Amino acid sequence: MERTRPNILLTGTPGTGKTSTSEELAEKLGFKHLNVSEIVKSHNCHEGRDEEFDTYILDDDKLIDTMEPMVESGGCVVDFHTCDVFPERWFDLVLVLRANTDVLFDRLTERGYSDKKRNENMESEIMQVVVEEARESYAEEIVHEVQSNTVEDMDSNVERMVSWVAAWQANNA
Ligand SMILES: Nc1ncnc2c1ncn2[C@@H]1O[C@H](COP(=O)(O)OP(=O)(O)OP(=O)(O)O)[C@@H](O)[C@H]1O
Repeated sequence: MERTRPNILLTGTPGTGKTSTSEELAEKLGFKHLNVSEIVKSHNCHEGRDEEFDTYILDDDKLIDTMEPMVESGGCVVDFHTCDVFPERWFDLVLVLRANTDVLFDRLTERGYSDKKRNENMESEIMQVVVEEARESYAEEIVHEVQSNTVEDMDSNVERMVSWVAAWQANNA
């Protein structure tokens, strides 16, 4: 698949700031922001709810078929809390957002998560589950882990990605 603009995946534990960062980045770049949780719901890419974990049971094949035409020409910022469902070839850069446990605790509490759901997500962040998943699923050189604790972190992450996209486009012109 030849792309004239890259695709970027922003992943990380819920509450690390994927959606906020993706929105800012997509606006700055004039890229499409694909919020995968929204696509799963709006295109019914699931097989119902997992009540124990309070999430949707993903229909991976349907999700990939639904998203393929959206990403094929590039220029997408894709935002999802897990990253091993997507084909490796879709992405040119994978950013894993990280947050300190006290910061994440406050964000998930503010969101009204149950104690169980908040604890599961905190544990996942502490155990670096998404980082490891990203490293197992994509080439080492395209995976970057960045802090997302403050607004300054977010602005700096966006600036770095804007510079990275400019370099990518110069190299792929
Ligand atoms: N770098 C940051 N600095 C300060 N606040 C932030 C930062 N990133 C996110 N937030 C705040 O934390 C909350 C969660 O952010 P956001 O919804 O972007 O996370 P998310 O990773 O997309 O979560 P989910 O996976 O559940 O969609 C929001 O209230 C947002 O404003």
